[in-house]
Amino acid sequence: MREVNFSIPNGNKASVYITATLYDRRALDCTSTLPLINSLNHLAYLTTSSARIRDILTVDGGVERLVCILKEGRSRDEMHMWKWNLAFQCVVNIGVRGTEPVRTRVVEADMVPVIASILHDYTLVVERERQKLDSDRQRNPAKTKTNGPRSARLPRDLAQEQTIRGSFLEHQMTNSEARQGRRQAPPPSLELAQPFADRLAAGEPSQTAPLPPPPPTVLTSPPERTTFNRPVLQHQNRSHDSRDAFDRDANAGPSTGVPNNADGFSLRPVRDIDRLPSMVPPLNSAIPSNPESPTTPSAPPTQRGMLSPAGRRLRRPSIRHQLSNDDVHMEDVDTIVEDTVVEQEATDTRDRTDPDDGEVTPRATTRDDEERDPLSLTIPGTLPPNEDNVDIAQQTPTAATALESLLTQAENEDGNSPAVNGPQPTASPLPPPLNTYSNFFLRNPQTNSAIVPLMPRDDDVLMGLQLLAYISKYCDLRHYFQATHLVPRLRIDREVEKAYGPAPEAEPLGEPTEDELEEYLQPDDVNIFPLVEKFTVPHHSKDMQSWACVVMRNLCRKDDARGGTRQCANYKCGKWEDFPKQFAKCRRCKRTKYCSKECQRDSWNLSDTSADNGKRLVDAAIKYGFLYISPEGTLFTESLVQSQFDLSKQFFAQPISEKEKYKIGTDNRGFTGMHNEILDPSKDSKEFKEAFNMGEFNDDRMPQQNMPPWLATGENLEQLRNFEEACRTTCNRVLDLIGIGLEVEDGVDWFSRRHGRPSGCTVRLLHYPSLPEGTDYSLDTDVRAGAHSDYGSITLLLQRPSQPGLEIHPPGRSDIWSPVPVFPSGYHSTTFPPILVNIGDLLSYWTSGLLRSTVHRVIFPHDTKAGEDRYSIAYFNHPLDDAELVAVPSRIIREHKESLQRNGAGVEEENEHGYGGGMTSERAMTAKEHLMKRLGATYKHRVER
Ligand SMILES: O=C(O)CCC(=O)C(=O)O
Ligand SMILES: [Fe+2]
Repeated sequence: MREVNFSIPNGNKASVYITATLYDRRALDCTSTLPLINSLNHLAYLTTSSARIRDILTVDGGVERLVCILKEGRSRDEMHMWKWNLAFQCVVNIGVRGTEPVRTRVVEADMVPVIASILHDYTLVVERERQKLDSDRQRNPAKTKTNGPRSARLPRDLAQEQTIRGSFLEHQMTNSEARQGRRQAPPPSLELAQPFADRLAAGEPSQTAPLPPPPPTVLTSPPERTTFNRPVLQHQNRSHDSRDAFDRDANAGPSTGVPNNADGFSLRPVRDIDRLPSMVPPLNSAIPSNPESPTTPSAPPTQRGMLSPAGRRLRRPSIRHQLSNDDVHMEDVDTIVEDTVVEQEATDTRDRTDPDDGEVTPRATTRDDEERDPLSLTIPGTLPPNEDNVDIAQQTPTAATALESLLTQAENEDGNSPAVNGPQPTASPLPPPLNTYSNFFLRNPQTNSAIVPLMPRDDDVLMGLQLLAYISKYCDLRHYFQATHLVPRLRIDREVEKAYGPAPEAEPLGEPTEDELEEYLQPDDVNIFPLVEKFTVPHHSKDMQSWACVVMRNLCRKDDARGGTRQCANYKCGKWEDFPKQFAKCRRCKRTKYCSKECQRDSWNLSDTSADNGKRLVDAAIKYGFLYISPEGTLFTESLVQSQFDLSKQFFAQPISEKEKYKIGTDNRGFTGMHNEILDPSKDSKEFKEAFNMGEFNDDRMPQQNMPPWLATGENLEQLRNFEEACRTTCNRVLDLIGIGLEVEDGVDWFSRRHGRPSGCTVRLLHYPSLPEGTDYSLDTDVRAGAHSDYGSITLLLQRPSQPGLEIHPPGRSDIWSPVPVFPSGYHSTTFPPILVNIGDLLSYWTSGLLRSTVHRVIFPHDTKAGEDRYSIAYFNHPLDDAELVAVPSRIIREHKESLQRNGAGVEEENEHGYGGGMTSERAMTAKEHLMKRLGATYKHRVER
């Protein structure tokens, strides 16, 4: 009997493959996953150890091919995942370790959208997890309250997780030493982990050839987790399009062999003729890094891409996206294989001493490194009208209009922040505990398990940021970072929606259209810098923060090719200086430069939870107790706020008899009518306002008070819930920023952890009617709301565009009032005002008076007696009822208390810090006791019905 006349070749080998001693470009075109993994595994080693291989990969289309593999997206299939990880690692190796021309080629090969997509996906999950956590806290405060500091638990979880997940980093990225000098050992021939091998072997015609035993070390990371399913697409890899036939000759060059090199490295060197223009060293300075060349895949940004039928830019696939088979003439093949045998280089000095490395290696973050913006960006400071007032942006004296003064007080002529009450917290180094807020969303054991496999790994983010740090420093490449797009097949928006439900206030995502899946149809409307900035915050790992900070610093680099000018640090603006040193530098960080005050303000919003922002917020809270935040980065949308005001109008339009059915009780919930409340008992004045207090909803999101049925049902109820959620989550963000700014040692979520249910949180609808003709109103004594400070931790105030009236005492001046405009000068919207945040008594008390609970009031407009009705909505944020007002573990607070004691100061003067005073003893009052005490004072003077 004849034996079967076939045998199984070594299961891991393709006919053309890459090993530790052989590089063959065609191996990357392999369509079979396993052999490709094998080749990529070795390529990961080669790209680490050999500058020549990196060089060659940029001329033979290897980089583009790798990018194509990445753009195909990831699938749940473990092997695909493994392949993706390896390809990613190879590109990162090339970009991080390569020379400037090599890095340029990595950018030109369109790697930036891949990184943007990774960062986008990761932050998407972070955001949803954070929202989930916020609402869990709200629903189940006991859990979040008693579990101790979450942030203290998490690093352990992280450590465990990292041992499982960190192999890529261990392999390549964990320390800069390894990056800069140490050569990794060549990988052993990749063998399959047994389960994969078994699976793969199942159904094979012959099981007789035993698989070799597993190697002692496997340097690449097996897929430690799976990813989401993606449709298998025929044309997902544009490298398989053969539409760029005109480029074939250009690619054929590198495929020819050359004899052994004198340095003992038998790989042929790259000839200049084979290089892309951006790679030719002598020409490099003279030509842009993205020349218009038939051999260059991407044209400069202005011309980049052809127009699609829809008029959008077609992102032309790289010529090197083609299979190398297309590029290589068959007669060359033998020679290529023979001549691309490489021996391991004995030394590669470029790997060890990359002159560029020093420039981008992140330093330990110090306070000086933190970029800070002047307080004037967002903070309605106040200034007595008789004081000189200098506009810092224009450096010219301005009329001391209240509006201007509110925005300019924060910095003096020199741009230095004026002295603040209490110690300047800016002089201290960043404390390590900031990092213990590490990724609390993602490493929370309750993290949606369905989503964990979907999101990029921490390692992917870290590698992406690291690569960006190395490539973003080249100013002529900056447009690639400021105008990029997301790769449709890498995006996980729909999977995230499935796992978490539709995003609040967002339309559910339907099935993707064909256009949405076509990468070349995506507009270049994504700026990578805002994405990166999200990783500068303390709740990401220290490494992520460091690399992200390097990238952000690169944004502010001066461009020598433009005569040493810099770009406005507001990435939405992007304006360049007309001449060096035109834009004023932030006096505090000595680094950031903005073209205008507007840009400074615009670039600050709540989604930026960096230490810098926390510091600025705390500075404002110390000095003014009031600040604006932009609704961007919160759950507030213009329509949500508008509909809440509509409900408010509807409520107050009811006859008084109807409203009085919901009269306020001692629980502080319900309706309070005209002249009923006296906020400033020291004055014999009437208050022309009515209000409706809505306390927090219960676990089923139902009101816990008597409410008009039309308001507490159906869409209106849903709307109230959404509004309340926006308020609560915004407050938690602000509290976290305060935790960051105060460098709280027990986790920066120290304050927000102490908020949840049950609490005294209240949404208050306010109506200040216009005065009827012939009223007995007295301009001198009567007000809409008397002077008071708020009782809780923080208050959010939402106002309507044409309805001003709020006034505050400026710092140290309890004898005068300064108006707080609805829109600060230069604000970007005229219809959707920013949210005003003010510090309440409780937070002032909690921080020993360091944060200022500012006295404020609402007056009738001076210009007209009657004015128009004023509607406003306040959200009074309170801690958990039984949260103890114990000392905040913060060096800044401790120092403040010490300085108070040194100066013999007790409780601050009432008018300086509201009526709550400062906590000077350690006695622990609960939040509820504090609230009752404060409400008691008000109720005492209140006319009870
Ligand atoms: O209506 C306003 O603008 C302020 C209201 C206020 O301060 C309060 O209700 O505590
Ligand atoms: Fe208030």
